[in-house]
Amino acid sequence: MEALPAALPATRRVALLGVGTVGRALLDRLADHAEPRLSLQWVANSRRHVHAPQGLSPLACAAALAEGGAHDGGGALPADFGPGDIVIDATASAELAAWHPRWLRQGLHVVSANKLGLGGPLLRQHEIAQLANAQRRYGDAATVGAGLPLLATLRGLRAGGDRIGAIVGVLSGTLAWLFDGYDGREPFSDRVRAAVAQGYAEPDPRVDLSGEDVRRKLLILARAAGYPLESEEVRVDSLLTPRLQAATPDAVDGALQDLDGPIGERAARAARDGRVLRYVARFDAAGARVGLETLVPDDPLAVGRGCDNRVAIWSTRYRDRPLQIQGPGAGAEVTAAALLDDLLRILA
Ligand SMILES: NC(=O)C1=CN([C@@H]2O[C@H](COP(=O)(O)OP(=O)(O)OC[C@H]3O[C@@H](n4cnc5c(N)ncnc54)[C@H](O)[C@@H]3O)[C@@H](O)[C@H]2O)C=CC1
Ligand SMILES: N[C@@H](CC=O)C(=O)O
Repeated sequence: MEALPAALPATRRVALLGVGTVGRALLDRLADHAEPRLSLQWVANSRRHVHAPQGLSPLACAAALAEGGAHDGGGALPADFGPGDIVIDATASAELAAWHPRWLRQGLHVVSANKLGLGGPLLRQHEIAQLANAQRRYGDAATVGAGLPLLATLRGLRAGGDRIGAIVGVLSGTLAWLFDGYDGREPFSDRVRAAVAQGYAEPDPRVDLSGEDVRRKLLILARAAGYPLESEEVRVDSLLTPRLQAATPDAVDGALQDLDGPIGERAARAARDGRVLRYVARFDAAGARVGLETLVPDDPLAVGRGCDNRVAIWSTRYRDRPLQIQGPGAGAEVTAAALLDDLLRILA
C-alpha cells in the first residue's frame, strides 16, 4: 500500500511592525532560523510598509521597505490576515499598543517587545490577559529583562501556589550600563550618547532617563505577580531636568548636557564615599517606586556588570532568601532572541 503523504505544516502569516534596532535583529535571526511555518508577509516602520502575499525573505526586507508604500503608523493589517496568524510589535508606539487587544480579538497571536501593551493602562493589561489563550497567544518575553526568565518565573511560582511578596531589581539595561563604574569624571551626556549607540536605549532616551521604562517594567512584573497596579501607583524619581523633559525631539541631544552637573556630582560624591549608584525598582509592602539609590559596591543589586538586569523575588517558598535572576537586560540580539522564542512557542 502506498504511504500517505505527510501533512504539510500549517503556514502562519507574520506581520512585523518596527524595523529598528530590535526589528532588524529579529529579521537576521529569522534568516538564520529558516522556519517554513512562518511566512513574513507584512513589514512596516512608522513611514513605509511592504505587503508580500507570496512571503518576504527576511534579508530582503530592509531594501523592500525603502521602496515600500506609505504607512500611517496604524495597526490595520491586510484583509487576508486572520485567526492563527501572528503580529509582532517591535516598536515603542502607544498607538500600536492600543491595537494589542484588537489583534487578539481578531484571533491573531501577538508577540511584543513594546511594553505599553502590558505596562500601560491597567485596563489594557486586563483586556490582554482576558483575551489571550492557547488559540491567540500573547508573547511578552521581550518586554522585561530583554528575555531574561523573569515573567516565566513569576508565573511558574504562582502556578505552583506561591504568593509573591516582593520584587526588587535593576530593570533598565541602559541605566545599569550608564552607572556601571561611573564616578562622575566623564560627562554623563557622553555616556548617554554611547548607550544610544549601543542600541540599549529607547527610541527617545528620555523614556529611560525619566524612569518611565522602569516604571513600565515594574508594572508588568507586579501585574504578572497578581497585583493590579495602576501606572500612577508607581512613584517615579526622574533623572530629567525640566529643560530636557520639555525639549522637542530635535533638541534632546543638545539638552543632555544638563545632566552632567547633577548626576556627575552625585556619582563623584558616591565614589568618594566608596559607594555606587544604581537605578532600582522596588515593589513590596511599602508600595511601588523606582529611583536612583546609593549602594555599597557589594550590594546584590550592584554586582551586575554592563547592561545587566538583576532581580530578586521573595515568595512563599523564597521567604528568607530571595530567588535572584541576573543577565543582560537590553540589546538587539537578546531581545530578538526573546521574540523568536515567543514565535516558536506559538508554533509548538
Ligand atoms: N533596544 C533594546 O535593547 C530593547 C528594546 N525593547 C523594546 O523594543 C521596541 C523597539 O525598540 P528599538 O528597536 O530599540 O527602537 P528603534 O527606534 O530602533 O525602532 C523602532 C521602530 O519602530 C518603528 N515604528 C515606530 N512607530 C511605528 C508605528 N506606529 N508603526 C510601525 N512602525 C513604527 C520605527 O520606524 C522603527 O523602525 C521598544 O518598545 C523597546 O522598548 C525591548 C527590550 C530591549
Ligand atoms: N531601554 C530599555 C531596553 C530594554 O527594555 C533598557 O535600557 O532596559
